[in-house]
Amino acid sequence: MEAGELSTVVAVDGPSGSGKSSVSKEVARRLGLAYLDTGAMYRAATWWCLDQGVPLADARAVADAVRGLPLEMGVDPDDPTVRVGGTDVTADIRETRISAAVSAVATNLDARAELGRRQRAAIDAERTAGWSGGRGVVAEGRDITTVVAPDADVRVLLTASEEARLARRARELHGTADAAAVAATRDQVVRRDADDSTVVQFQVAADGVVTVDSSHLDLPGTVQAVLDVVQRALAARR
Ligand SMILES: Nc1ncnc2c1ncn2[C@@H]1O[C@H](COP(=O)(O)OP(=O)(O)O)[C@@H](O)[C@H]1O
Ligand SMILES: Nc1ccn([C@H]2C[C@H](O)[C@@H](COP(=O)(O)OP(=O)(O)O)O2)c(=O)n1
Repeated sequence: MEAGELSTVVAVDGPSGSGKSSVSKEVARRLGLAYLDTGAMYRAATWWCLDQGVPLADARAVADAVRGLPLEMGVDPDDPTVRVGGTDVTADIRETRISAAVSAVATNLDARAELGRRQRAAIDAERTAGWSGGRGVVAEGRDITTVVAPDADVRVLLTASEEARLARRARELHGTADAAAVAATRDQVVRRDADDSTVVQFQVAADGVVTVDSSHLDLPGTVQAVLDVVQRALAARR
């Protein structure tokens, strides 16, 4: 980084299937920033609890397990990785058994406090050094604009209609968005967002957070819309 150049922190929140991961990854690539997938941290914590035989209904046991979670996040947007206790779980944490169970960790307030601390530390590391060499980070999740990094330089709420989000997830998981595929996807999108909404507000933009509605945009169009928000915010900062 050039001397005197500012680092950039971009925070992106939104519901399941709004495009947070794919859009944030591409925005990070284009801007040379690190990419932090905070949802993957909740998924990794869930994988760890299941691996260790921790009963997800026991809130105290879950919180203890999360405090001891041996987690390493790889923040290269070209190859984001998740390792737990040295095991690469990047693919395993996307399995349906994790998607179905992750809200037990996401609704545990002690687990949230612990993962929030680690997320803030990862973001702070990228502001000064880290993988990006101090250029900064795009961090995405449900409470990044509001709780984890409310002081981010750019804050975006990425939304899309429930219909669009269900169709995208169905295509991703089943290769089609026909009625059966959408029905099979509903638990992972609608039920999970309803459960998660009991502890975090990610359906309505907080003050100072810019909403990007991707319902009628394709992926490149959504990336461009977010890049435009970043450019405007950085121009205002200069
Ligand atoms: N604007 C968009 N238009 C069409 N498909 C999209 C768009 N944004 C994302 N997708 C696709 O929808 C799926 C879910 O996107 P993802 O980035 O995983 O969302 P999230 O991280 O918010 O759950 C992926 O298959 C992705 O390629
Ligand atoms: N900052 C965050 C990020 C994710 N979560 C929760 C919400 C989800 O149920 C899980 C997994 O998040 P993830 O972004 O991977 O979920 P999607 O499948 O992309 O919708 O973690 C959260 O509570 N707070």
